Amino acid sequence: MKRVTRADRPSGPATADDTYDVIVVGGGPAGENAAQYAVAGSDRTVALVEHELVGGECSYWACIPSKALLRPSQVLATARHMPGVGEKVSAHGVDVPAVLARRDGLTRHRDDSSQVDWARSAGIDVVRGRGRLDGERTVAVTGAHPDRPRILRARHAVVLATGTVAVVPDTPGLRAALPWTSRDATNLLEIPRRVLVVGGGVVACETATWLRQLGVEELTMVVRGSRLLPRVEPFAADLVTEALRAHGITVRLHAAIRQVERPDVRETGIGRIHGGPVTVELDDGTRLEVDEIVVATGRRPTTSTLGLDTIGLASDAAITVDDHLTVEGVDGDWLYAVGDVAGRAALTHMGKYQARVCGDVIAARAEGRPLGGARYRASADHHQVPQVIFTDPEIAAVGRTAEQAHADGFDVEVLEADIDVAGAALSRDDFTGHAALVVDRATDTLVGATFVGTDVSELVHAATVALVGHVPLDTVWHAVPSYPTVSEVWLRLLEARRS
Ligand SMILES: Cc1cc2nc3c(=O)[nH]c(=O)nc-3n(C[C@H](O)[C@H](O)[C@H](O)COP(=O)(O)OP(=O)(O)OC[C@H]3O[C@@H](n4cnc5c(N)ncnc54)[C@H](O)[C@@H]3O)c2cc1C
Ligand SMILES: NC(=O)c1ccc[n+]([C@@H]2O[C@H](COP(=O)([O-])OP(=O)(O)OC[C@H]3O[C@@H](n4cnc5c(N)ncnc54)[C@H](O)[C@@H]3O)[C@@H](O)[C@H]2O)c1
Repeated sequence: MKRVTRADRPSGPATADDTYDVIVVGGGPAGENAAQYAVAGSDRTVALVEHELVGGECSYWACIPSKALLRPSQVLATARHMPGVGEKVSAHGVDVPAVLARRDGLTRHRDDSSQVDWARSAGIDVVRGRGRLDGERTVAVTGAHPDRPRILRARHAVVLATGTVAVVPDTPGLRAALPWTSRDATNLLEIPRRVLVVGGGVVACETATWLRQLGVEELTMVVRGSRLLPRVEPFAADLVTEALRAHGITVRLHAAIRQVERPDVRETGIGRIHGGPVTVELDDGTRLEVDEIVVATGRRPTTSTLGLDTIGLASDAAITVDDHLTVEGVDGDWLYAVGDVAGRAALTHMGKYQARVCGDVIAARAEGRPLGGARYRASADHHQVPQVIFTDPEIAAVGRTAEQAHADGFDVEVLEADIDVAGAALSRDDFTGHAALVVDRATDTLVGATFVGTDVSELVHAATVALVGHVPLDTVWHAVPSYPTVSEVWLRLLEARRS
């Protein structure tokens, strides 16, 4: 079948050929993958509706620029701790303009033309504009002419993949002060001298790490809870907190901002300092003056303008899906949601995983095939989620923490070991780290694993395979780690229960 490509076509009145087999609203990593998998190897047609940049938050504002900012300082630290190399590298940190230039290269200067080319090559029509449900199997796309939406109809499926947006609390004076969100922090063009980071989650910790590495002189984190990173093993969060403090960052726990004043506010654009100094009053009465505030207090799903009310769902409701990624509470198995907006695990790799499952489900239903088999269920969303937090030290974890396992009724044994093996000592003179396996005694299988330390990110996939595969630890004993690699920590962990 010949495809009609309407990429970049301006919005206009509906035409007869505005019917697609599948319509995906939101062109981030989840939406792109759902579109690709729903039509791969078939003659089905698919429209991908995107009102900003194809590639989504991850490519331009989140994962890619943040890791591009973090990696150079990690390389520098590794070089500095290597005798014979450290003496040869600069004592003055990284070359900031070069780091920013590499970041901009990796985010392609926020130009999505290569992603659009990829979409076309995968048989996906990119439709520019804001998509909104307009009744069953119908999406109204608003572009340059808000009064004349283009109406798209779907034969088989509509997939919602609209992600999340940063939340800025309504603390007096905060929104008026135009604080930075993660979009500014990842796309920074200027380095403020004094910064206050509000929040203690992953965005807050990673952001504080690169801001300090890139030259922020005074950095304070204001965290309302009793510790940073409340969803990871406490030993891992503690090591990150110690390291942030050792790098000169002030971490104030049990603290909150009460009021913000910025007399000189300026709309200078993304990544630039948004005006003059900011005075922040904390709830204990302390007053701080900083040059910029970074708000990292979480995100909310982009649902409020999605037209959910036109199909009988509450307009600002969180979307809930079943394991086929089909939206619950909607008749007819035509509406799906994947990625952050589905509220399962707000991580790029999990959104893409859900999208692969969703695309396969749409294809099977379109072809009248049964949904038998593991391929059609997003089972990993349930306590099998891996994540790497790219702080210094890194945290790499999968599944449940010991506390979560206890709460879920497991009788668990926790195996712990310092990452003190030949491979670690060889990779870096100051290598430190710690690891823990959470083992279900009833089945002798993993329900969780956490590694914290220098460069531990690649260790987590072995744990993920063992956990998802329900591999008994007696069998893992025969998975011999190579010498001399950091993976030998697995041997130390398994030895911990023999002694
Ligand atoms: C600073 C930061 C760093 C992160 N780092 C990592 C990391 O290292 N690893 C990791 O796994 N995750 C990371 N994440 C999380 C990751 O960015 C998200 O999980 C991921 O982007 C979710 O993908 P998505 O496709 O669901 O949504 P998004 O990437 O948010 O894409 C949604 C798309 O939908 C579009 N859209 C929204 N509404 C409409 C509409 N009505 N019509 C048309 N288009 C619409 C948006 O413009 C956007 O392009 C990070 C997040 C942040 C904030
Ligand atoms: N490396 C990675 O995988 C990576 C990196 C960044 C973000 N992410 C993901 O992106 C998502 C968003 O991350 P995040 O850090 O923005 O959210 P989060 O929910 O992880 O953390 C938000 C933090 O803000 C605090 N908070 C909330 N409201 C507050 C308020 N009014 N005042 C003060 N503190 C407040 C919370 O207690 C929490 O500590 C998460 O799912 C995260 O896992 C992943």
